[in-house]
Amino acid sequence: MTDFLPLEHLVAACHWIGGKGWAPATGGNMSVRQDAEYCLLSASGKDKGSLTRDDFIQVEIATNAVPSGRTPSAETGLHTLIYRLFPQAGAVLHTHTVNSTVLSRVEKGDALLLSGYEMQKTLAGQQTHLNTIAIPLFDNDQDMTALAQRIEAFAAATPLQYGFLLRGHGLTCWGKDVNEARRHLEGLEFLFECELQRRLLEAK
Ligand SMILES: CSC[C@@H](O)[C@@H](O)C(=O)COP(=O)(O)O
Ligand SMILES: [Zn+2]
Repeated sequence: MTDFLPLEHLVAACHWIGGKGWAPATGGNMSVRQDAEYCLLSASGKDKGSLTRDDFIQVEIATNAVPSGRTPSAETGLHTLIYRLFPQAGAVLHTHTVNSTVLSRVEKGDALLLSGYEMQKTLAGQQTHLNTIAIPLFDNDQDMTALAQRIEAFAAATPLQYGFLLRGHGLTCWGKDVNEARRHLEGLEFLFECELQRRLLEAK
């Protein structure tokens, strides 16, 4: 892989995610946009906390085609969907945290609603804790084509922003570049932790 600074940023983000314990036991996947046509996606089945730049595989955004014949993430179709929906998206991060896994099961609706938190302002364009942010929540599916189609159909009616949750699975979020995707990931994870604790305490 030739010099490509965003990939350096993504590798650093993967190590940071690994250090946080947010991609346990090979869970999670990460990608960065190369240009309008291609992205670089993490190889399938690797420990995402110790990836190197050689572990990223070029994938065609429009078709999911892999010129090298290597095997990128099983969840490639969700990354390329985000790049297709949002030409301005520069990086996508998918993590498996305890908070996102548990909260996405406890919440039975089709969105996780967040309001009243100052940290909502970590999300691009948010300027007040008074807004209600809806993070869409989709039932998990091992059929990635079907899952991507379901998310795409939802997005046609309700544009996605920041990220979405897969029930019992984890968070997929993005940003205009790796730094913004990292901020969205860290901000959302903070909000999930707060929301889980709030629900636990208020249930008593
Ligand atoms: C380790 S089980 C989780 C996988 O099924 C999947 O959800 C995941 O996030 C990692 O898959 P991968 O193909 O390595 O990108
Ligand atoms: Zn996953």
